[in-house]
Amino acid sequence: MRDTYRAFVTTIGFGFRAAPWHAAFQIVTEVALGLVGPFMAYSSKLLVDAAIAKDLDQALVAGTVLSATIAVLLVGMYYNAHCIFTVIERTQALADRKLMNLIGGIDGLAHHERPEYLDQIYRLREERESLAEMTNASAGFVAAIVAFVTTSILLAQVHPALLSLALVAGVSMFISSKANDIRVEAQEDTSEPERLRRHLYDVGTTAGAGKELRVFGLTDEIVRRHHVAADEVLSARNEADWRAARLKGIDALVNAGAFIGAIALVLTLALNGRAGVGDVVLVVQLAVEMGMVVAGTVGYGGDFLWTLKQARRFLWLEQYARSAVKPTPDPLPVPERLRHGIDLDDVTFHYPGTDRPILANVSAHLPAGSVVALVGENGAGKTTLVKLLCDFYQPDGGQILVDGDDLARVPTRRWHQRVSTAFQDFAQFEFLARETVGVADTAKVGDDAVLNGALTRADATTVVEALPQGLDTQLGTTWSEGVDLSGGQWQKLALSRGLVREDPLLVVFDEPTAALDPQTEHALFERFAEAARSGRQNGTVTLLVSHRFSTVRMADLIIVLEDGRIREIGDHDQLMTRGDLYAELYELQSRAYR
Ligand SMILES: Nc1ncnc2c1ncn2[C@@H]1O[C@H](COP(=O)(O)OP(=O)(O)OP(=O)(O)O)[C@@H](O)[C@H]1O
Repeated sequence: MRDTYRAFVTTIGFGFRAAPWHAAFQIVTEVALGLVGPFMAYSSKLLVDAAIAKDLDQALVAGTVLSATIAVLLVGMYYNAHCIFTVIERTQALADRKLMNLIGGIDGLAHHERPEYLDQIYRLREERESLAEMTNASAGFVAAIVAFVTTSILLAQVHPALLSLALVAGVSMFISSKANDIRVEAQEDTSEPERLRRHLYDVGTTAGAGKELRVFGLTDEIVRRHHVAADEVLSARNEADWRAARLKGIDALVNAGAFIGAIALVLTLALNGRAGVGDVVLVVQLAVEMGMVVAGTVGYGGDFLWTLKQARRFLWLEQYARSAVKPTPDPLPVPERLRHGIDLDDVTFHYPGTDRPILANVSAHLPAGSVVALVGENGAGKTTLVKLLCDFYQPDGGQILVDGDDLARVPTRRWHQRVSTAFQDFAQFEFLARETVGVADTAKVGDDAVLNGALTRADATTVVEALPQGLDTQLGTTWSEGVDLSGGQWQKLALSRGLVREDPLLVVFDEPTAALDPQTEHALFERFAEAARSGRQNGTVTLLVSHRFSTVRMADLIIVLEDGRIREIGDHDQLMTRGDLYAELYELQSRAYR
């Protein structure tokens, strides 16, 4: 219950924070509009009674009330619609920013990698519009309730038995909400094939898979699978629609019975002289109004509950984001420069929610100012070790020591400020070229000297020189005057980004050059190593992950990982002398290139 209350307050708070006046006005106009129906019915009754009684004064009053009610309806509807759109648009933007802050701001990576979190986040992203709906749903729901109560009071004034219309409306709300539940349930049950259907549609219509679709002649197969998924979704949803329609049919019969009963009652009263013609008009209009009130209550009630569900998911994300912050009750500062280096001390790790150890008893000293290469077969654990060094995850056992201090006691954000990276799955930021590179240190986005320095070190000067407006060129063809780059060119800009920061303590290149040819990679890594060695005053540790042994050989230290354990460690000459796995793989690759 407390959670539900918090979920409600949080999401209605979004609306009031994003557009306070519009949200308040929306609720006021919505309630006023809810009263329009009963008011019109009542003033019509007064008008008819006045006409029959030839009472000009009452007719004038009734006519004025009726006209004023119609004016409120017309003006209110216009402003109400304006408020609804403004509140939803602004709230959506605010909720989007909150989601971006939460999802992008979590220190670790588990929420991007663990299926149980991914599912929650997928749903939050897919149904994010609902987060902006609370003001609208609440306003509509309150207005429907106010209209229900007013209509019931007016009916009771004609004859208490007419309250049975309100009773039937209650039953009708129940049946309609059940029908709604059936539809929502079917939608949720089919959310996976629906996702698959969308995914297949994207695969079949976007450029990403275009080449492979053609070469492998996959279009027919993708269309067939789309058909199967669509059939599954539509047959389940159609079946639910039929079940809901049957309930709605019963509901309609009950309502029609109540409607006929109410009219019959008021006509009988009128014939017996216990009700006037105005009462007959009033009851007919109120009976129609009751039907609309039921539809409004059920519709807005459904929206309200659905929004609450998303709101609870949002609270879960907030809670998760808080819990994902590494606890550092006694935080240590990040050293200004590395004197000793980074030590892996008996590091053991398995991904949360899994049992298989990915790293086991990994111990190594990465000396300050050194270039360290990490090699090993696919799945050996190289990227996992990088993730631990970047503090995206913390070891289950053992420690990572930065100049002797446990990284577990250093706040992650502070460590991130002194780390620089380039990954194989780098981001393609479709910004101006200077921003694409400069985001590594936003203060330097306008500093051409720094950016050009990074571009030179990454051998990416020619990429930017070929752009029509150089560093000020918009990247990405989806933008006006945007320019597209090849995979290798994007990669070079990602590499440049990894070289913008001037004082990192750890620089990680995790196969960032896989799209480049071996010679270019070799030349680049030589350059990085040179830069790393010349920058030794900072004690920066440069870590290279590569499958190319010709590149790896120039590292000061080479760590060979196998099944999450260190198989060998040493420099190229030492490992060649040992004649173990490294020497074997090196020979194999050299022969292939000869
Ligand atoms: N988020 C994750 N959750 C669970 N297991 C994971 C996750 N990421 C990686 N793994 C598993 O951890 C093992 C090591 O993966 P890792 O990416 O560290 O290997 P790698 O040496 O970098 O491989 P490659 O050379 O192919 O990049 C693999 O078996 C992989 O399936």
